[in-house]
Amino acid sequence: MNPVLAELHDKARAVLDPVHYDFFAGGVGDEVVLADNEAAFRRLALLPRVLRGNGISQDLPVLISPTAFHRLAHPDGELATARAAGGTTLVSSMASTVPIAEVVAAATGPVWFQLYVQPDMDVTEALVRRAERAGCAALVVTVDSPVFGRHRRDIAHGFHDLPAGLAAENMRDLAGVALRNIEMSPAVSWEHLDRLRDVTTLPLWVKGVLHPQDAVLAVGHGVAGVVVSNHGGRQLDLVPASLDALPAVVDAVAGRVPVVLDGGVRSGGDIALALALGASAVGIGRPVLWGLAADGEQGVRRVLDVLRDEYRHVLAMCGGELTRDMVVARC
Ligand SMILES: Cc1cc2nc3c(=O)[nH]c(=O)nc-3n(C[C@H](O)[C@H](O)[C@H](O)COP(=O)(O)O)c2cc1C
Ligand SMILES: CCCCC(=O)C(=O)O
Repeated sequence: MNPVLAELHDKARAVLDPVHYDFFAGGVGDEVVLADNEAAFRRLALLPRVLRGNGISQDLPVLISPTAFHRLAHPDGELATARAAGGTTLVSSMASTVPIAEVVAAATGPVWFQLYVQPDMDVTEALVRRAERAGCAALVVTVDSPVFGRHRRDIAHGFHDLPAGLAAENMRDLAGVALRNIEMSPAVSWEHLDRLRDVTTLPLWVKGVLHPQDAVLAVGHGVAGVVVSNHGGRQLDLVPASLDALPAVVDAVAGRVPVVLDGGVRSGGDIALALALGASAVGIGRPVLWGLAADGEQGVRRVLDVLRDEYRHVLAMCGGELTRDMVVARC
């Protein structure tokens, strides 16, 4: 892991309530997938190309992945994250502790809205309207959560509710209910995605695809992009590391839409490996939370700055282009 990210993680752990630290850090079950997401990057090596004369790209192919409840990490919560994002796309969680309109107002770059389709489609549609009115540029539908993952750390702490004063603000005043709970439903299907397609012209992404056939179905249902993700090891502790699931999805999608990877990205080198395997960009989850908890807006800015700096350096070392033939197993 990049040392700046390690330092921010250590500071976050020191300042956070241990219950909240465990909510952010933890995974599902034995946390096999949580560990494997990072370990998968260590199993691969890159063969740089030389003498390509490509110069150095200024782009940072990174999005901020949606994570819930930023005000548990810092009093400014999602406002600090949004201010720190700069030109980086912020995928704002439906479970944010600041309403989406305020998140977008605080951001200077694009904000996308992450959505759990609610079984009551009127509620879902009202959330979509909220995101549209706020000025979100895309909807990211999380599809890996037919039920909540069982997080043993949270169960051990009895952590089930936000502390007094904090709420999932996007769920306020929907369909005559003061504050709705976010529901996850195994009844959600591709039909719901089609319904969303009918109610909004925003680009629709799906997040949490691992099976290549689902990626093909997603393209068939008109998505703008696919996020290969296992929810940071928080849903099913039997799945592969995100990075290991990436190549088959990239092959199945065959360039028809962009494929983003998240899970375990902790350095510029990790970004380079994911791009070499065909990702268009990566999403960053926990490192943003560690920056936020450690130092608010400044901390999140440092996370993005250090990843940008490191990624550019690695890319220059590799000749400015990343392709799958450059990836080999580390034996
Ligand atoms: C504390 C926490 C909360 C999360 N909340 C959400 C969420 O509200 N919606 C969602 O789609 N994914 C959520 N995720 C998953 C992230 O979007 C992302 O897939 C994952 O964190 C990426 O892995 P990483 O943390 O190793 O970078 C959450 C992850 C964490 C750690
Ligand atoms: C209703 C909040 C869901 C948050 C989430 O997705 C996670 O903690 O992984």
